[in-house]
Amino acid sequence: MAKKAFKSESKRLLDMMIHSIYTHKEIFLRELVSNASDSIDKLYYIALTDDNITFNKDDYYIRIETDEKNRTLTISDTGIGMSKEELEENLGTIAKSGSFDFKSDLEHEEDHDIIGQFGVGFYSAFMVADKVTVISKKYGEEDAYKWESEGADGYTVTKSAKDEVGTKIILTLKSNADEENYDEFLSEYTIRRIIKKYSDYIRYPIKMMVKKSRPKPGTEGEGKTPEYEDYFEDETLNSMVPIWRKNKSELKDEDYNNFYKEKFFDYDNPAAVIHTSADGITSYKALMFLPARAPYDYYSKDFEKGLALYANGVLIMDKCADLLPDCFSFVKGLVDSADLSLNISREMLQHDRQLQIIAKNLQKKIKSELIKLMKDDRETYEKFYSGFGRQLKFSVYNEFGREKELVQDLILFYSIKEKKLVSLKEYIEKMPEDQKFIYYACGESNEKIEKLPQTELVKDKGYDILCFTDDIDEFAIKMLGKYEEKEFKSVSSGDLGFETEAKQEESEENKEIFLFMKDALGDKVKDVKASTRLKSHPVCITSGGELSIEMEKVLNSMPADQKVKAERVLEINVDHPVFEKIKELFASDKEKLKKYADILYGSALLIEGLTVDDPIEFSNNICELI
Ligand SMILES: Nc1ncnc2c1ncn2[C@@H]1O[C@H](COP(=O)(O)OP(=O)(O)OP(=O)(O)O)[C@@H](O)[C@H]1O
Repeated sequence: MAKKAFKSESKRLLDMMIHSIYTHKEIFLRELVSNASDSIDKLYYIALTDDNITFNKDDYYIRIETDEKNRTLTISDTGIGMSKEELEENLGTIAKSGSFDFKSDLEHEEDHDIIGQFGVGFYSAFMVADKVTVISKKYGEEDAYKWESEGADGYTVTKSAKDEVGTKIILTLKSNADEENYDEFLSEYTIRRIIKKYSDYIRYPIKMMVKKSRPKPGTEGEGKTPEYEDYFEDETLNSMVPIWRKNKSELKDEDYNNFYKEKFFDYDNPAAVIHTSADGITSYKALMFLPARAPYDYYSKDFEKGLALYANGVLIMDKCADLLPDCFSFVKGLVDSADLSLNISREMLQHDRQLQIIAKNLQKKIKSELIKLMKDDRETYEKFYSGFGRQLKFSVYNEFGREKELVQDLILFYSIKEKKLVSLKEYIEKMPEDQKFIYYACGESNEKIEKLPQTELVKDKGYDILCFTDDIDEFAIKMLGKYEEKEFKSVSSGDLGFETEAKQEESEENKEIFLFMKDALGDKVKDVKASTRLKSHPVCITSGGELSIEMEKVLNSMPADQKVKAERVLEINVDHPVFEKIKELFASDKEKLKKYADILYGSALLIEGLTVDDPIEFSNNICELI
């Protein structure tokens, strides 16, 4: 029988498994048991939804067998099985090519990362076995087939014999090596331990014949020393109670963490766990996790949000997107409800009232848990926020602010006064009584913003300023409009919203000077005027219209045919010695003043993090003056 080659991606994953130095090889058993359980789910589901089939619950189980002599470990299930085509399709091709793309990007990283982060599935068997045989009979079909492979050089599929529907996977374990003892996977003790650790909640019995000891009949009794004999008994190794159905009091942090890491392929513990239930018109149990950091594909289009959905313990959907709003797309978890019909289709689910109620409740719960985390464990919240803050801010803005109510209390910005991240609520609570607006300034980094000339006067008033360093920040805040009736105001906006001390009078002469400078600068600026906000700096740029300079930067960094331009106003500090010079030149050397205007405008642009339009002219002008 000629061998068939694995698809190239599969071959690479397989190679990785075969040569894996991953220390937790035992997870192969979790993966195979989980596949077995999924396959029984599929058959169980057919049975539940088809009146023509009667089933006996005892017929659904997973069995583990060991054979020390032949060094084989067998995992069989009474699930739906695989046809010949499915054996080829499912085991010859890696399903999750997405995870594999990631691996190719990080080719040099240790395999720890990929194995820890993804469910590597069936191929993980090759971490411990040098030969894998799969014998399967599909539900509704006559024939059984055998898939066999000794590694990356290919596999065969041949006709085989099997009475019952289901799948049997036989692993021929690798020989022991210096540091690896594969024999341990034949030991009852190890198998028990691995099953308890990873697969305790699997809802079908995982059975194994275990060796027990009992006194020989007739050897017991007074004055006798009992003799013992070995016997075998079928035992169910797992408790079968899903963790979300257990009482919170029965569960330790470790239980939640283990479950999370195994089910959602993370190698960090979650930042928070939300285990909640409701009884009444709608009843459900939900177990949700807030990851501590963003998965690699979180900000890519490949990321799929959603919670697993169970109807009374039966998995009906792996990722039900309708259960999570976009703003909380990072939440992982599951919902189990007795009120959902098993027959429900994806399309029907969208309109299911029960599901909508559950989704609404969960939204509220996630929000309140996040607020609690922010208050009670700020360090963890900020760690979480460093991964998902962007998403939260984006959600304020996205879809015309549809989800802004849900997220506005969760976003944080760096405060110039507090020198740390603060929420909008915390900002407002510390506002002096006379402060009417929430002030913010945009820039590349907090440090750069703190040095911006535009912040001087606001700081002087004793008002705090929030630093907007993310592209999305100002857009989000524009969408929000107000927070608790307080409007947002940029320190660069034309009107700062408070009375400023009367600066040198706007004399006719000054007006003439500014007009001259404006003409000299041409269409670069909309206006040149005396500043009310500058104290020690000579100049700054502010925006005249709705579009701020920061927004201009962001929009122009995106691919588009048309570039936008914010209206620029050059503000001049009339109390600065520079202005004396300007006046002098206006009277004596207007040509020179034109050059000064250009230099001042250029400096203001540079402070703002923009580039000067003509760097050569700018530099020439400076050199000439020097
Ligand atoms: N015991 C089994 N019975 C029936 N089908 C199976 C069994 N084991 C594997 N399969 C099929 O092979 C496919 C590939 O399995 P594999 O474990 O590689 O990926 P997966 O289960 O889809 O993903 P993951 O393990 O990450 O959840 C499965 O989706 C399933 O269709």
